[in-house]
Amino acid sequence: MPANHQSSEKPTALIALADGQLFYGKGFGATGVTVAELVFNTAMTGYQEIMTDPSYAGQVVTFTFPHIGNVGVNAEDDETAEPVAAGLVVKWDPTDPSNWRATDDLVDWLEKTGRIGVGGVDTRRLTRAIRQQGAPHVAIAHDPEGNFDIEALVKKAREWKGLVGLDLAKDVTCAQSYSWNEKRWAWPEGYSRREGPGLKVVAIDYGAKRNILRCLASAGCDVTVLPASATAEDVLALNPEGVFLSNGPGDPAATGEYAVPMIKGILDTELPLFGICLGHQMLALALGAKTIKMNHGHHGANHPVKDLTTGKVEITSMNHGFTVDAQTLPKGVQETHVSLFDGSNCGIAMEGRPVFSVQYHPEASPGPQDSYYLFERFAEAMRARRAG
Ligand SMILES: NC(=O)CC[C@H](N)C(=O)O
Repeated sequence: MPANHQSSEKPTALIALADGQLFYGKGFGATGVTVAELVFNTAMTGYQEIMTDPSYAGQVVTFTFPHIGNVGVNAEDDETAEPVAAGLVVKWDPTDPSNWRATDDLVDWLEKTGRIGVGGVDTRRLTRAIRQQGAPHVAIAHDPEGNFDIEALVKKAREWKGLVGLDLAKDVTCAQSYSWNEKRWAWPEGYSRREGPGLKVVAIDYGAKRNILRCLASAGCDVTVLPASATAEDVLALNPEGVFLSNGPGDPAATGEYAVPMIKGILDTELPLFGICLGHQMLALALGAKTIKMNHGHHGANHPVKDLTTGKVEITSMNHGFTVDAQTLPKGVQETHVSLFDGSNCGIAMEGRPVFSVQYHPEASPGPQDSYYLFERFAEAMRARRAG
């Protein structure tokens, strides 16, 4: 029995890293094999929002928090219709749910939605491996009989091409355009609808989290969501007062192949433009900057970011494995925010124009709401334009 397995029972799950390292555990949820990039997330809440965040397509998430499962799951907290992350790794068996909002538990939910869970893993050791070698390619397997073809699994992990050069936005975007008019969740009324006509925003869905759309609605926007393949003509035909670029999975450079021409078309107008995460990276690409793959990325809910325009520090929610190379920002584009963990770029703005974006998640879900002001800033820019 490998030293990293924590129980005397026969392991029913295995994580095989491309370099041959093996982590045995106890399988739950769906059975089978999944190949993906392995990342770790340090958030203490929001495992459901993380698993359903479309930006996690192609990634298995190791949770460093020990009580995953403690609030169960419920349909209202889904960031999209079902889990998108390829799998989940935890140290302890999922905690039984204890929450009045829970309608299901994590294990059942993973099984129903076809996602593999691996428990009983030394997640500290695994996290160290992720930090040391950069987010590794892995094959995770769950077999109730505990039969694993180790060589085949390592080979699968080794042969997987990875996220660099991979456009995944096209897989997770909406099939058709739709209107969003739900407001944010608030105690005690839950989700509510916005009343009255608002600011007309077109949001491009590269894998948009629902809470981003809710935050836009809360800030006073009537949001029409368009698929990732929308052209500048499609967007402008709706006569928007502002354009929003969503988060999403995969390599921004690959998605940029079709997104960048659209964004350039919008930049030729005077419209306010706001981007989050993948949207931020693609705005940067459209402005002429470059993006690079990070070692193990940023995935958590307590990342400090400094707003260079005010000197204020915000605690942010993050989920990204690529980053904008600030050295490549052209003249006229300002770096507005930086990560206080590693100095990487966290925000940009065009000088003198209401065009800005951030690498982190002002919509939280999960995480702190320090950066909600960015939605208000976007709305203000549209109101100012209305006022002439
Ligand atoms: N949350 C996101 O939008 C992620 C953006 C991009 N896929 C990255 O990993 O960097």
